[in-house]
Amino acid sequence: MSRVLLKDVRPYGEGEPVDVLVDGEVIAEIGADLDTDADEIIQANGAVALPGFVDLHTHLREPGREDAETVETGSMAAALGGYTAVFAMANTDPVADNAVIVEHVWRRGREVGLVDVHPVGAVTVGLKGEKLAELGTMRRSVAEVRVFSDDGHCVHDPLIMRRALEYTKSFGGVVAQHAEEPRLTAGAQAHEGANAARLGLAGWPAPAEEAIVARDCLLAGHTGGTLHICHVSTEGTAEILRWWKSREANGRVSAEVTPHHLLLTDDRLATYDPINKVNPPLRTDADVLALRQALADGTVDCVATDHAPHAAQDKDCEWSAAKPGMLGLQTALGIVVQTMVRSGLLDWRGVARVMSERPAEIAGLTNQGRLVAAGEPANLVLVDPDAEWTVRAAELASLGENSPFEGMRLPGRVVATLLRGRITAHEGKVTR
Ligand SMILES: NC(=O)N[C@@H](CC(=O)O)C(=O)O
Ligand SMILES: [Zn+2]
Ligand SMILES: [Zn+2]
Repeated sequence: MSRVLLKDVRPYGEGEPVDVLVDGEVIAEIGADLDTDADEIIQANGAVALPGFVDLHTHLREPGREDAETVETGSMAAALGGYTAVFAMANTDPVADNAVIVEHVWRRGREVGLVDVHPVGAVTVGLKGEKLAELGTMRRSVAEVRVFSDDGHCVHDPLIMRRALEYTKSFGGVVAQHAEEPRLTAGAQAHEGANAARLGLAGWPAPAEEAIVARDCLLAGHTGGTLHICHVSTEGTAEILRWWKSREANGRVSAEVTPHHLLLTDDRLATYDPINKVNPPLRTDADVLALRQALADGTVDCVATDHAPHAAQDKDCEWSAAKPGMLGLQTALGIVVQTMVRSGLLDWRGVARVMSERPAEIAGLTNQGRLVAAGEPANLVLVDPDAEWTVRAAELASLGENSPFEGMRLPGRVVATLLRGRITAHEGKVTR
């Protein structure tokens, strides 16, 4: 068993720097000037130590679109971004709607070994929204699937949604909903507002999201099932969640917000560059501010990247032909530091909560999102809070290069990531 000494770290950015000794897979000791014969030493120079990040919403594109991303390249991006666990969405080709596919993704994740890859199972066969997939079989598979989602598509039929909530309840599963009423978004290209109107782009109205969120909160309450709302994008959705949580404070409804919805607005449409095309679309300033507030006060539980790599030919084309989605894994922390920490809305305990602890709890992971303390699993990220870096999509580990943050300077650099005591990333390089 190897021993790793992390010198001069500040757990949660609090207090004087201390040393953290990792022995095998656990944190053995935390104290001043630990003097040991460690196999590896990381000089952290006062970096903030947090539990490794957990991403509830990642698209790894394997199987089917290995030209956009693979389990391997996505795992590299995750480790470099500070993640120790990711949930791989089911909208692959073939769709992850059965035990064979989820076990394949799970095994590839283990073989690569840089991050725990948890496959998400589809709710309905082929993501078609017509009949439930074999949820129980995926649950009982080696992959032990617990989170189910038709992401990319909304489970729009209320009866199917009800059955999914009822059925997953029987084994402690979660239904993660991509909230988009399809009748209101047929042909939609961008947030329905002045900017889309000026450019002649068909609008994606806020109530298409909000109506489904309200409906599904009511269904979760009625069935006792567990609901997670993917990529919350509007102020109205935050208000509905706030109302629901004040009424039914039982933790059966949770929600995530993406980094891009915390920072970018539909002002970006002016360039007509499909790099900014994403689903749900970039909204308004008022939405962005409301989402930051909702994340700070716990109305929105966590940050999830919705990392959605695409091949160049699917992005370098006219707006309406381009696929929606943006890279997220390596830029998430920087955006959260910029929008939430520098603005004073979250401290580092708060960052640990929204990027690690809550997502781990929502997905039922017991070995992630734990305290930075002796005896705990050594899933850790070290962050230099002051170091800034410039985003260069071509230099990110993902195969796709569709980052809307190209050229931006972001604060908060990942110094190192440790998965069960093993260094998976250090100084911008994957280690294995
Ligand atoms: N977010 C996106 O714009 N795209 C996602 C699907 C999704 O998350 O809905 C994708 O798979 O590319
Ligand atoms: Zn989605
Ligand atoms: Zn997605």
